Amino acid sequence: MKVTIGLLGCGTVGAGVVELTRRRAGRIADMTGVRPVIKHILVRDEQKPRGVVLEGERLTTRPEDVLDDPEVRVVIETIGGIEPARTFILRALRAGKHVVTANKDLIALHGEEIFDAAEAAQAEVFFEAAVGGAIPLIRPLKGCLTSNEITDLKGIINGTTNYILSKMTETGAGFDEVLREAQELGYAESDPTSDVDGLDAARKLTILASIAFHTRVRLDEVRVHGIRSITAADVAYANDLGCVIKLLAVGRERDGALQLEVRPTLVPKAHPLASVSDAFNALFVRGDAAGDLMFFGRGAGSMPTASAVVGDLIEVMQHLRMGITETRGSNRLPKKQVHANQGPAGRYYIRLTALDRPGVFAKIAGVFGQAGVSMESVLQKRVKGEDAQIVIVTHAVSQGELAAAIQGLKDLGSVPSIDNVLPVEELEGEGPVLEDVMDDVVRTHPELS
Ligand SMILES: NC(=O)C1=CN([C@@H]2O[C@H](COP(=O)(O)OP(=O)(O)OC[C@H]3O[C@@H](n4cnc5c(N)ncnc54)[C@H](OP(=O)(O)O)[C@@H]3O)[C@@H](O)[C@H]2O)C=CC1
Ligand SMILES: N[C@@H](CC=O)C(=O)O
Ligand code: NA
Repeated sequence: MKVTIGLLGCGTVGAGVVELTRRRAGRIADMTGVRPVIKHILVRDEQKPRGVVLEGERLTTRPEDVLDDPEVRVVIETIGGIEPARTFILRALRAGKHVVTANKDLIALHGEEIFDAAEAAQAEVFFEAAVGGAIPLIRPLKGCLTSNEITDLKGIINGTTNYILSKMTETGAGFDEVLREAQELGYAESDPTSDVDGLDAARKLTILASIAFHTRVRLDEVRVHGIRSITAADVAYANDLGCVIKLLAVGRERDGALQLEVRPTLVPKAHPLASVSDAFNALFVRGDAAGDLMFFGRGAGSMPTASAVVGDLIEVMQHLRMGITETRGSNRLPKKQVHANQGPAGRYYIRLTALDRPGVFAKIAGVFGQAGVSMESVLQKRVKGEDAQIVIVTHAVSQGELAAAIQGLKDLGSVPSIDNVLPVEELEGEGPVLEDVMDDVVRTHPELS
């Protein structure tokens, strides 16, 4: 027996899906009793060279060839963007076809509509590739970890910005220079807006948070800051402070309310997320029963993304064989409150330009004191013209205290600009350090000392 598949799109991901489905067809048949056969592939331009040599698959530019073919049981969408992908997926679902997609934009923005359509048609929608590419994230959160109350998600879920920040750290180059180089090498898209402005990570966080926190999160509930404001000076100061700068996507649940944020953050070099370099992705998850978990791997690329898509396809085929349908959206779950403007208390890095005159630093210290903000460290190394560049790291402060300190600095005539304000990630709670574990071992087994 075979299962006929229609593929929408044959670009980076689609070509990988054709290749991997073909490579694994025998094993899939052994596992599921049915053989996957890709019959049609929808593209825009049939003459364009493809990243895979097509064999029995038929290229078409007519969506109806795929969507109206009753033989097609599963539609794999790798077109990307909102339209026409949304219309095609809804049409496929309404015709009772199961859908596998890699499209995070669509799931983040129109997930509710898509899961409603799937439920109405008793069809399935799988989207493991949409977040973290090859890294299994959606299925572990929906399945293996559902017995937990997840309290924290924290991750690097955009490869382009991680590549740019890693190169800035390695080479000391500025953002524009590294972005140009990343575009020339094909790491960053010609329009890198949604990556560098944090939107891609925000869309992925919307999906992860909806699943992990058992609710439906809207994209506009995520506070988003991109990496365009990060300069070579910030990267160098971060290094002086024992940190690297990473674009972190953070979701927390505290007392039934969520905090959701994508933000460049100073991460101590000893933190597990600090060593996630280049285009790699990683996600830290904390559950009340499982404890702390880290997922790491390739978040993009033809075969890594195909790995997740074909994994989903195999699950759909297993369900077809068993005669079951899982409709697993978050639509029926209660809506949780999201605190739009209240991040947690934490340490902050503040880089500012101040007039290099006697008494100015005392005034700055006075502003911090009045706002109730205690300073943990101060650097004044690099000088811009006649002005001084000062970097202050605060002790843990509330958002209100931070805002008061920033306003106080703005009101001072002697601080021409506040150049960047970034959170500083804590090391506590990310797991025991080796020295502590060794101390414990020696305490319990003195004979080993
Ligand atoms: N690239 C990656 O590493 C990752 C991508 N994703 C997601 O996977 C999806 C696909 O990405 P990717 O493969 O990189 O995209 P590409 O741009 O490489 O491929 C898109 C494909 O869709 C086809 N297509 C586009 N518009 C239409 C249309 N209107 N009608 C018919 N066909 C169309 C294109 O046809 P033609 O070739 O003729 O132009 C092309 O084959 C996106 O949702 C993306 O976010 C997720 C994780 C990682
Ligand atoms: N643009 C994305 C690709 C995968 O979703 C990224 O840079 O991570
Ligand atoms: Na994934």
